[in-house]
Amino acid sequence: MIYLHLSPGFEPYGPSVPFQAFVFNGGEPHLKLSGPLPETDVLITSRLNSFQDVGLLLVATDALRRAGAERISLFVPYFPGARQDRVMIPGEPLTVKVYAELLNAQHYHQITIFDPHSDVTPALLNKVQVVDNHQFVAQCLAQIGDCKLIAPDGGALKKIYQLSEVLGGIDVVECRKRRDVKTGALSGFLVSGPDLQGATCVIVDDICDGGATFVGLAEELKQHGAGDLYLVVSHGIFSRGIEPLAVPFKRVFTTDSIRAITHPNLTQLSFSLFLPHLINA
Ligand SMILES: O=P(O)(O)OC[C@H]1O[C@H](OP(=O)(O)OP(=O)(O)O)[C@H](O)[C@@H]1O
Repeated sequence: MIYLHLSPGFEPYGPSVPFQAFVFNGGEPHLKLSGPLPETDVLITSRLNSFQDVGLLLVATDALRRAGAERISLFVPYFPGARQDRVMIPGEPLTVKVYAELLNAQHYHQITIFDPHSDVTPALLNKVQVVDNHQFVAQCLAQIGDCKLIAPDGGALKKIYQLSEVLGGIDVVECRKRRDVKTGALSGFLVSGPDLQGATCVIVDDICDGGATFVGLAEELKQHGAGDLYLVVSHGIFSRGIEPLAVPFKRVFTTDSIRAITHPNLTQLSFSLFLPHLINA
């Protein structure tokens, strides 16, 4: 197998296809393979954070097929649109389906994703392989020590109980988001489960975007007597930066599935660490 790394951060994995990528003045992504393909079995790795990224992936896939690639697999750690996995308000799109259909149409041999937001993403993708967050969270907990796992909402429950079992039965605290029925806006949290008095609490979730979910939940956990708080999220968008999270959380852990970022209160693990098994996929 040979790799085509469309984004930085994947490089340590075997021989890769050299190419030049650039964007035309009008904004259209373009790519040119730098020579003949030495193998017909290719794994493309790419972050898909923008339409530009998706466009580059599609033209790269076409270039590979024209160069003779027979089996093309894809690893996209963060799946775009995964949170828009249901139509909550009439008039909204089902965004995750739009992206899934786009990728299915490329007939990849396999699509591998890391810790998707819900079961909807893998359900929509043909030939999908899901890398769960177990190894990532285990590495974070090794730095934290004894703790309780906090599930921030109902959607996270199934995943967090699986995680707890894999990690030897760590206590789980179930929380639920309260949302305004009309607007869908977050209005608070319900916390239920074991006594939190002085306990180190680790909120585990897939994505941190603006962080309001976690800052709000941290306040609620403190009101229940929680001790040190940590946040562990697979995909760190951090659209409002790390600062708002640095107040309630002793430390934030994430991967570089979205981008590399440095901050004194942040520990970022490379998602590449969780990929070696893919080489033989
Ligand atoms: O950092 P924030 O901006 O607060 O967003 C983070 C939250 O957003 C996502 O859930 P979302 O609320 O979209 O999912 P759900 O409605 O399916 O629970 C994600 O799983 C986090 O819980």
